[in-house]
Order: sequence, then C-alpha cells, then structure tokens
Amino acid sequence: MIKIEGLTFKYGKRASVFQDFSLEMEAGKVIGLLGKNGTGKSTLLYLLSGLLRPQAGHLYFRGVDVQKRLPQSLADMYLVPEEFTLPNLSLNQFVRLNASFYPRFSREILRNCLEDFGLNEDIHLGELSMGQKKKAYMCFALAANTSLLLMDEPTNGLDIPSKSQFRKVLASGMSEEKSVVISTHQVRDIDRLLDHVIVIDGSQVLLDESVVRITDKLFFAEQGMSDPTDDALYVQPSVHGNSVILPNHYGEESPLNLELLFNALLTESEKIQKIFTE
Ligand SMILES: Nc1ncnc2c1ncn2[C@@H]1O[C@H](COP(=O)(O)OP(=O)(O)OP(=O)(O)O)[C@@H](O)[C@H]1O
Repeated sequence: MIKIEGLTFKYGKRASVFQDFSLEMEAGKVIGLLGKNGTGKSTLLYLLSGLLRPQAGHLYFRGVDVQKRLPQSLADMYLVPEEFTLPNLSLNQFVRLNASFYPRFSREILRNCLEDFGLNEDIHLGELSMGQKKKAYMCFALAANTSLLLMDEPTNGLDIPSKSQFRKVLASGMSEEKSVVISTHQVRDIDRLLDHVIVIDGSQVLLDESVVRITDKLFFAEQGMSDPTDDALYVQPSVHGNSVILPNHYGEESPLNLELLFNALLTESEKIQKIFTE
C-alpha cells in the first residue's frame, strides 16, 4: 500500500530529517508510528500525503508517487494533523463543501461516529471546544472512507472517556482495504488497536514488526523486587518491582507493553532486534 524508497528530506538549510530512508506498509492494518520528539513522524505523515516534497527519493501510495498529487491519490487518503484550524462553518456546510472530494464519503459513518463521541450533526465548528473540534474532524476523516487514514497524535486533547470511544470508533471503521497510520506518544491509548508497530529514530527503523510477531518473540512481565532478571532483555523499575521484557522461549502469551518496548528499543535496540532475526 505504501512504499518509501530512498527518502531524503530537510527543511530549508537545516539538517536532514530523513536521509536515504526506506519503509513499506501493508494494507488493512492499524500501524503505530513511534519515535522520540523531533524524529520526523509528523514530517513523514506530511510527506506521505504529498504536502511536503522530498529532496530525493519517492513515496508511493498504491503504486502512485504521492508527489504527483493526483486526484486518485488525494481522494483516497486523509490526514488528521496534530494541529489544525476549522472554518467558521456548521458541520453540515463543511460536509457539503468537502465531502465531494471523497467518492466513498459515508454520511452513515459520520452520523455513527458523532453519536459515539456524543456530538450531534447540527454542531457549528466555530463554537466547539478544542477536544470537540478534534472529534468532529476525526469523524469527518473516518467518514471520508479513504483507503489510507493518517493521524497525528489523535488522542491528544481528548478526555478520558473519549479516548476509549476513539478506540471503538476506529476499530468499527476498519476493513481489509483500509490502513491507518497513527503517530503518537500516547501509546496506552492505542496499544490494543494496533496490528503493526514501526519505531523510527532519525533515518533508522528500530522496529518494523506485527504485534503478533512481537508477542510471539517477546514476553512482557511484571516481576517482584527479588525475582531474578538475568535472562531479561530489558528491565525497568516499576511500583512493585520491575517491568521486564524476556525472550519468549516457551511461546507464552503476554500483553504487548508498548511503552516498555519503546524504551527498550531506545537503549537496547541491538538486543531486541537480534531476537527478531533469530
Ligand atoms: N516547519 C518546519 N521548519 C523547520 N523545521 C521543522 C519544521 N517542522 C519540523 N521541523 C523539524 O523537523 C524535525 C522533525 O520534526 P517532526 O515534527 O516531524 O517530528 P516528530 O517526530 O513529529 O516530533 P514530535 O514527537 O515532537 O511531534 C525536528 O527537528 C523539527 O525541529
């Protein structure tokens, strides 16, 4: 679905954000894009949507170079940026003006999403709180019903109940043909939604694995203070002892602890990566 080849990008005369960076993403997946502050996650989403142009390399969406900004690509992807301004219009006016750009736009998805978020269709975008604006914008994005949805920090600014609503809303809007790329630091808001995790650091891809493979290879556990950690790939002190990542020698199931995995990759990337090549 997405193929990034030899991407080099920098803002003006500043240092490169990406240097000869390559990556592929499959269709039908909810992909978590993680990385430290300033590593280039938002930049990558803008490049993928063709809003920024690389100095070298190509980004293909369904085989078409996104730099061409062809209607067929633009009508089939939607970006929800971290920060945005909405026009001073009613939602209905906004929909009348913008829905026609998206051939599969669904009023039904819009209605259901608004309902899940506790909003009604008669809202005026200029009269909403920041969190409500985000919800309304995300509902429009889902209703656009595109094959690719790019979301930058979607749960920022949402209250606690809305974060679980967000998971519900997104899960119900998924299908085999759709892909969602979520860039976030709020890993606990999305970890149960993800099919695939990509962790980037500069132009390096620290991890590019399905959640199934991650939990197949790694065992995430909470241990007491006195439990031995000799075998652990990564140990992080927690309230009652240690959170650990162990090699999953016995094929046991454990819930993915994305925050722990992310921290492990920043300090012990070689040890973790080695497990996936064995
Ligand atoms: N408009 C811009 N002009 C110049 N430099 C920029 C601009 N936007 C981002 N950058 C720089 O590009 C790099 C990548 O920024 P980007 O916002 O893509 O990172 P990020 O991974 O999304 O960070 P965060 O997790 O903090 O949101 C940073 O060094 C940032 O300073």
